[in-house]
Amino acid sequence: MVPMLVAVIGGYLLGSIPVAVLVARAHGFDPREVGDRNPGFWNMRERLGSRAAAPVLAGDTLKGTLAGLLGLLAGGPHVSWLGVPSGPGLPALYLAVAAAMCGHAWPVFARFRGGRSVLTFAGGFAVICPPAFALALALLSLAGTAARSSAAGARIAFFACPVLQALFTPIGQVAATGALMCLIGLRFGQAALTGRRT
Ligand SMILES: O=P(O)(O)OC[C@H](O)CO
Repeated sequence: MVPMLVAVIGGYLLGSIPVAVLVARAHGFDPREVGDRNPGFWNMRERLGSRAAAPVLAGDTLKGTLAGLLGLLAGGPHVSWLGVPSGPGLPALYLAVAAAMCGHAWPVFARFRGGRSVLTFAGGFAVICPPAFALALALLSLAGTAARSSAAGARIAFFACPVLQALFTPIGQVAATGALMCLIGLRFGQAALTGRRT
């Protein structure tokens, strides 16, 4: 019980760090009031350019990675082939990443107005299945180059995550990753309903 609480509370607090809001505040605006109104990397990049928005890319991704590592440590750090977590610690790992994604979406430190949790998911996925994450990064680069669009590359890599994970883990873990991705779908749906451009 205690490991689960550590994973959920720690993950949520990490995810709640409003990186885009903090970076944007330093530039004198609130990302939730400009562009597509999403406090995430893409909106920040459109407003500030890649270099100034890079801390958002790094920070939002790192939140998911740290939450995943926290969950892994709390639940029992069993890793198998190629560093893929396994065994009784898996629920704490997935709960920690889910909690971080909820923190990013509904941050306690930013009046519960957060983003879609794409990058926080990506950072957590790096812990959930490191080799699949590496392949997804390679796919992002290749598809982005082929399509001449980093956005297209990112979308293809995102949807490939569970497929790539299936090469390394049992299907139950792939389904758990799919459940995490559903939260992102929910956030896109909410944004569409409230009139945010997606
Ligand atoms: O899901 P977020 O809030 O990390 O933001 C998404 C990025 O802007 C890329 O879509």
